[in-house]
Amino acid sequence: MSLIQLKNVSKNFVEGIASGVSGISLEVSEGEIVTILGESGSGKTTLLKLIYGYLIPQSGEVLYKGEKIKGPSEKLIPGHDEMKMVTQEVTLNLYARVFDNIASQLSNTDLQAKSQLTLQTMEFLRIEHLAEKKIVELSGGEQQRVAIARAVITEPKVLLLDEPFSQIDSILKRQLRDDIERLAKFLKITVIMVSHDPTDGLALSDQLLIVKKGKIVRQGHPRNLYLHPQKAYVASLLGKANLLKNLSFLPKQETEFAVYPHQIKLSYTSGSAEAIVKSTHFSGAFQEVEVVVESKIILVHDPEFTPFVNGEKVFLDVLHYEELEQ
Ligand SMILES: Nc1ncnc2c1ncn2[C@@H]1O[C@H](COP(=O)(O)OP(=O)(O)OP(=O)(O)O)[C@@H](O)[C@H]1O
Repeated sequence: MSLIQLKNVSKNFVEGIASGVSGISLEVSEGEIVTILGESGSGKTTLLKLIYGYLIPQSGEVLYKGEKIKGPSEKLIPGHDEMKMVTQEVTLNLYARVFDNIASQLSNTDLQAKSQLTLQTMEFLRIEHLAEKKIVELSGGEQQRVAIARAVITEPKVLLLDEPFSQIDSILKRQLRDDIERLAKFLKITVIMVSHDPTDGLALSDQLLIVKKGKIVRQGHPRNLYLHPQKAYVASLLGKANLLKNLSFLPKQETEFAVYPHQIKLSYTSGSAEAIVKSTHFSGAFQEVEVVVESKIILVHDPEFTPFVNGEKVFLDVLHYEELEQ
C-alpha cells in the first residue's frame, strides 16, 4: 500500500476563478523522493500544504497510511505527527545557538540522550561546526540545513521541503542533494519537495510531478519524463527544449517536436537545413548558440566552442526529434 495517497484532490482559493489545485491524484511509497516541479503560481506549495494537512481539500481526500489527514479545523496543530514540513520562511530562533535550535525539539527527560542525538543529527547534515553560532550569523543555505536538522531530529517518516535549494549555490546544492538522498536511504524518510529548478528534480527524484495551472500534466520517473516529455510545457521546463513545427527539415509537418539544445549539431560543411548565426554566449561546459532557420530562433549547445560569427551561414543537423502531443 502507498504511504500517501491523494484521490482527486481540489482546493480553490477564490470562487469562480481557478487558483490552487484541481483533480490531483498521486501515490507516494515509503522512502521515495518526490519532486513537484512547475512554473511560479502553478500550485506546488498548495499541493505540499494539502499533503501536510495545513490546508483541507474542497473535494477529494488525502490519505496517510490509509487514513484521512486531519485539517486545521480538526486538529490544534495541523499536520500528521509523523510528517514535518520545512518552509521557506525562517522559523528558527534567530538569537539562539544552532545547537539549541535543534535540541529544543526534544524533551528534557534524558538530557544526555538529547545532547547526543542533537550532535548526531548535526553530523548527519554536516553542520556540527556551526553548533555554537547564532542563527543570525548564518548564511541562507546554512539556515536551511539547520531547519532541516530541526525537522529530522524528531524522526519524521515524511519530510516536506518547500524550495530547499532556493538559497544555495551550486556546491552546497550538491551537498544538500546528497543529504536528502541519505535521509531517504539510511533513515527511510519519504521526501516530498517543491522546486522550480528542473536540475534538482531530475538529479534526485524517484518520482517527478510536473504541475501547471493547478493540475498535474505529467508524472513519472525523471528520465522517462525528460526523454519523452509528450507536452511542450514539460520539454521546456525540463531542458529548455526548442519547440519546432512547420519547418522544412522536420520529419512531419503540422506536428510539433521537442529538440533539446544539445541534440542539434552545427557545421560549416553540411546539414539538413541552412541557418544564420544570431548570437553566441559562453556558458561554461558549452557555448549557447542561437541560430535562425526559416525565421525561427533555435537554441543550440556547442561543446566544441566553434568560433561562430554573428550573421554567418552554417548548417544544422538534428540528432533526435521527440514528437509532442497536439
Ligand atoms: N491563500 C491564498 N489565497 C488566494 N490565492 C492563493 C492562496 N495561496 C495560493 N493562491 C493562488 O493559488 C495558485 C497556486 O499558488 P502556489 O503558492 O501553490 O503556487 P507555487 O507553484 O507554489 O508558486 P511559487 O513557485 O511562486 O511559490 C496561485 O495562483 C496563487 O495566487
